[in-house]
Amino acid sequence: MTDQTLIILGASGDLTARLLLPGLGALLTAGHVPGLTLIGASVEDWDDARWQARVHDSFGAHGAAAAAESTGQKTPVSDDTPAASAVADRARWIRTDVTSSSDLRSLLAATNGSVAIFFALPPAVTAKACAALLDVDLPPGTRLVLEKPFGTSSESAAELNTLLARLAPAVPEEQVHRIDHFLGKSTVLNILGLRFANRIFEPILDSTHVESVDIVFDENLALEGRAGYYDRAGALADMIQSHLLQILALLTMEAPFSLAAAEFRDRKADVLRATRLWGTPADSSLRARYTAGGDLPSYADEPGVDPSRGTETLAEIVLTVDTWRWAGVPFRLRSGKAIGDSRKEAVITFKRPPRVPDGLHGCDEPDRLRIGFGPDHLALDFNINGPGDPFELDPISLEATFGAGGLPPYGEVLRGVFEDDPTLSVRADTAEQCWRIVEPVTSAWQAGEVPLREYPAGTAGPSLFLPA
Ligand SMILES: O=P(O)(O)OC[C@H]1O[C@@H](O)[C@H](O)[C@@H](O)[C@@H]1O
Repeated sequence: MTDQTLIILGASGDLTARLLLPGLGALLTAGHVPGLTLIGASVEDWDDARWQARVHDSFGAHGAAAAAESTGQKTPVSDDTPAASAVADRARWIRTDVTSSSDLRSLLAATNGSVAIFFALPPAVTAKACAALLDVDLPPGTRLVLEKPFGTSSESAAELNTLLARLAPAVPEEQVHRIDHFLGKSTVLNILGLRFANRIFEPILDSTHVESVDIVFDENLALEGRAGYYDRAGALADMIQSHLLQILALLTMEAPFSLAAAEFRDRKADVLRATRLWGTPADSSLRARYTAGGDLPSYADEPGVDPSRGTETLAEIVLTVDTWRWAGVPFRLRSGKAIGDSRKEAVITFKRPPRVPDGLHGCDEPDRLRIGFGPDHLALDFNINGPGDPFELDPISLEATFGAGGLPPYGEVLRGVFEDDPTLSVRADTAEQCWRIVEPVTSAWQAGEVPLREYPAGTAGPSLFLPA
């Protein structure tokens, strides 16, 4: 295996410490990329020692989480593993203006083996850093790793993609990894096995049998000090335009011939191209923002928030996937922060049976397949002749709960980067399509056509489709 160097641009930030490094620590612990050289870069005047301490801490955070999960202990140990520790001990800090070609050139001169550059930066700075790379001789095989959001509209995503395309031939599209960590979640990837590795569900996943599909990601978490990013993004861009559309693609795509990158990403792109808003933004979208509730202040009072921006912390949209298989089935996507009951699942609700024989009576619930995204969980709800009166129907649920996958989501997507496999990364055209899908909604919201509603933190929040 060739030597590899990972350069993190924007390495002093929150994303690096909270998600990227713990994922990398897990990957190293699992025996991948031995001998990795890790370089942190940003304008901060840090030194190697300070960066190494940050890396050790974040690798330890992974060890702590893993230990807590396997032993069930409440006070986890915080220790990184020997494989991760060795990388942390050698990690280097190089002070860099990421928008300066000459700084980037010096940075690349310090690398060893094949190089991956992770842009842990806000979208505008990522675009400037990519532009600065045009004047740098990138070593062949260089991979660029971009964090969401990819642009802020289909237009800016297309501009960014055009810029990235100019970095070919050193960096062809297959070496551009647009990260969506939901594609590294074992529960999300399990949709593939659930649909395509058995005969039970796939034949009935179509508009003949399915009434509606809900993809819901409601979190207890509130802003958590992320105003700098979140107040410009909001729930629609932060969760729906990105993560939930990827889930929709996996739920609706046709069976790929193989999971090779080209095949898998083509099938996803097919359905996303066919996806559009169901009706008008006024009746197919909802936006709301939390007010004070429990221990949480109102979103508008959080430090760093500009209340006049009217950023939503809860968004819903209803989509149609306009293909032969799915036309007529509403796909309802929802995500909110500071919601009382956390709920992270896709629910496929089936149509009623065409006819229930006279004499069977009682329960009239529709059948549902529920796919949980954390904790990992699967449930099939349906009606049978339950206990007691044999002609009285009862709902039952077949349930399975399984442990999380071997690697945390960031570890899984980083594995794809180091193994030069873009299967789990978002292709350029798909990134643009995902903006195209939500654009009628963002335009209507900007034009004030859909009111910004409010909900107290810790409550269920309003909904177009969930029971009140
Ligand atoms: O459940 P996970 O893996 O932490 O993902 C949810 C998070 O995903 C991130 O991409 C969003 O920016 C966050 O707002 C969100 O909380």
